[in-house]
Amino acid sequence: MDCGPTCLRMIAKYYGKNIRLQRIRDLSGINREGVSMLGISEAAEKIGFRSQGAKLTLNQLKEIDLPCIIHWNQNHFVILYAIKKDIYYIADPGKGLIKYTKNEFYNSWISVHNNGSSQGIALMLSPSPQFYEQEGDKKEALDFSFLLRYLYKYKQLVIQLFVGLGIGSLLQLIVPFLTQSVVDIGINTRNLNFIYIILIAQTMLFLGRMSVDFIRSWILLHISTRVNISILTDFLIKLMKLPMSFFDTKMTGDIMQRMNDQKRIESFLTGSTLNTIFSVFNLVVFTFVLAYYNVNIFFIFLISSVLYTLWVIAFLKRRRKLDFKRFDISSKNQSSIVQLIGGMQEIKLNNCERQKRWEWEHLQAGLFRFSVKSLSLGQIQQAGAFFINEGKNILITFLVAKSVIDGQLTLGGMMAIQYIVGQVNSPIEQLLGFIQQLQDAKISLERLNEIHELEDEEPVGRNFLHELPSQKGIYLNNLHFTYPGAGNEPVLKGIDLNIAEGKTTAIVGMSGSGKTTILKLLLRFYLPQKGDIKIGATYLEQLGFGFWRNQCGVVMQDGFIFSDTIAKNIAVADDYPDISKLQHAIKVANITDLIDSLPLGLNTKIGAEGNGISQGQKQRILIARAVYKDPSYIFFDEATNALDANNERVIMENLESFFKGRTVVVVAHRLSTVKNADHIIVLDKGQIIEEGNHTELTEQKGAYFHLVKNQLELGN
Ligand SMILES: Nc1ncnc2c1ncn2[C@@H]1O[C@H](COP(=O)(O)OP(=O)(O)OP(=O)(O)O)[C@@H](O)[C@H]1O
Repeated sequence: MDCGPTCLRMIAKYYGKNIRLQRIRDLSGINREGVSMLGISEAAEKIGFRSQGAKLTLNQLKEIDLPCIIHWNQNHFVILYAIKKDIYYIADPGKGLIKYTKNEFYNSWISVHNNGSSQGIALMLSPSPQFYEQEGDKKEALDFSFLLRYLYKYKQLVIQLFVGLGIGSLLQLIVPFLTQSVVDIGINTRNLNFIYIILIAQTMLFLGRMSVDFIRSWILLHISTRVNISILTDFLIKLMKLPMSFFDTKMTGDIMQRMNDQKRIESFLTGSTLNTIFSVFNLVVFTFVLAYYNVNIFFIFLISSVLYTLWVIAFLKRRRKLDFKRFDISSKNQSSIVQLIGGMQEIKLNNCERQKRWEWEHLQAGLFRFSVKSLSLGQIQQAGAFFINEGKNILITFLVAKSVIDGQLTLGGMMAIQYIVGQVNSPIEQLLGFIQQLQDAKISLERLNEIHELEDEEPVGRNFLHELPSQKGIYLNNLHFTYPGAGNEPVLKGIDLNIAEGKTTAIVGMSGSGKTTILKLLLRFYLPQKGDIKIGATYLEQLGFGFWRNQCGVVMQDGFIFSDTIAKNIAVADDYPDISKLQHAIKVANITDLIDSLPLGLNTKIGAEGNGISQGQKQRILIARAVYKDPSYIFFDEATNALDANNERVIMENLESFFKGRTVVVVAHRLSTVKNADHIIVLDKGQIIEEGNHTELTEQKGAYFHLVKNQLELGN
């Protein structure tokens, strides 16, 4: 999904500038489906490239300056960076550097056949002076100081851990000397009592180490769980501060996978890290003890350890690439499961169980292919590591045995060396796991950081007003808006509108004319590209986001019912709902009958894990939620369209008195909802084409009249 922006980032890097992926994603107007060639070219121009997209034949492609971005298999973007003797050199964001023969390249690139010539799509990019003038972004490095900040709170415990480590290692250090004395003194002098004493000492040592280990595990569990919860909480806090447009571009699976990935940071913290730190400490100490016993063996050990580490490091880049692939497939997998469960009704209605299951299976096949690649990479790495390690062991055994035969070493010395080699082997093996876990944790941190780096809806440091002006009418002035995403058509084109204070304004218009979009801009889910919105004399953007939304009671078309009691669904923001406000809201929204009919009344659970409710009931609960808030501004988007005529009449009557003195905007198709509005505007293709009240507009016999004609004839 990120292939387009990644290609552009790679090309910017090629010309010497580091540009953050997120910046390119934002500039290219990425959405859930990814990004288009137009989006990449727009982003490229914004960062200072001259760009030209073209359909080219293979021969024409050889003439242009490389690198360029090309459309691949009609679903992917890659970089073509060289063509030599009919070999095409590709940098694929998903697979790395790959060479293709002319035929292979042709099959993946060519997408159009035009007047007998076959063409593919390429985006040529050359840096303009503006590209070099601007500053690149700082590297997206998220170092472990991020984790250290979380650990700092537990510094006492961390110190205790390190003390434990020291004691454990010291205890362990004594063991080889005890072993040697058993053989060299105890056995040689046939002194069984000495051996008893040494064995008792050894048992005490083991008991001591075991206790230290146990305590260490408890401390670790304590620290890691808390750190883990803090990291996830911070992630959620951040997520909730992000603008709505972020959720337009991210798939649910992507966000879920980022949170799942967090487990890797936890297991890094709890699992191998501290153990490895301890082991490396042991490793260093024992290596010196080894040097004390035998310098040759020490050097063999040293060289093989360096080799081993280099071998492990050599695989890190490929592991990283595979991990990004894994993330991509796993998040798609998550999204697909969420969709399958959420869309079960439509799946059954359209008998598309098989298609949907196949789509899911297709993803599983992708996951399997990934697992195969990942396993084989892991095995190659393991095999090499095994050879280096075992080769070293065999060589050391040979040398030690030879030294004993030659009389240079006692039998006890040999046993001590074998013990030490055994002791240092395990940290070396742990190192492999550690380096990998470190890399995993780092990648996961980077992914969390990608979110942490995004700008909040309400950035800290900017001062917002937390008070409404005395004049509270809303003024939309020459408002223009296009949804983020390349190639999107403008939705609002120069809207001028006065929403009078304390009055009801209705917006009507054909489906897709931009009615909901006006509400979304009023709620500041998006920023208009041109024009402004004012509340009295204050620009809307000067008001705090939270403060402003607090003043608004909103029912959107896709309002959400939480899996909770009816009372908590109405008073969502209150820990303890106010009973009198609750009763008022229930009365206005006409849900008294429904609540009375339920055995648990207001405490009945509804939503995903509770009682099912009808669309009309859902709308009434959403209206009650807006009423409970007792707001100054009310925005209703088709809030009563699922209600029966009776219910609607009662609610509209109730709302009429509730609306008094409040500034109300209702979007509706139903005449019954809009006809009493003080002001009605008719929207068509993002422009206001008529405005007035019901009588004026019906007399005009224009667009409004035609929109509601059928309902008028029916005498509604
Ligand atoms: N998140 C989005 N990204 C891109 N385009 C969008 C998005 N949301 C809406 N649009 C487009 O904006 C246009 C206006 O949508 P809007 O929801 O404002 O229409 P509407 O008048 O409220 O329609 P309806 O009466 O059907 O609810 C539509 O063409 C729609 O496709």
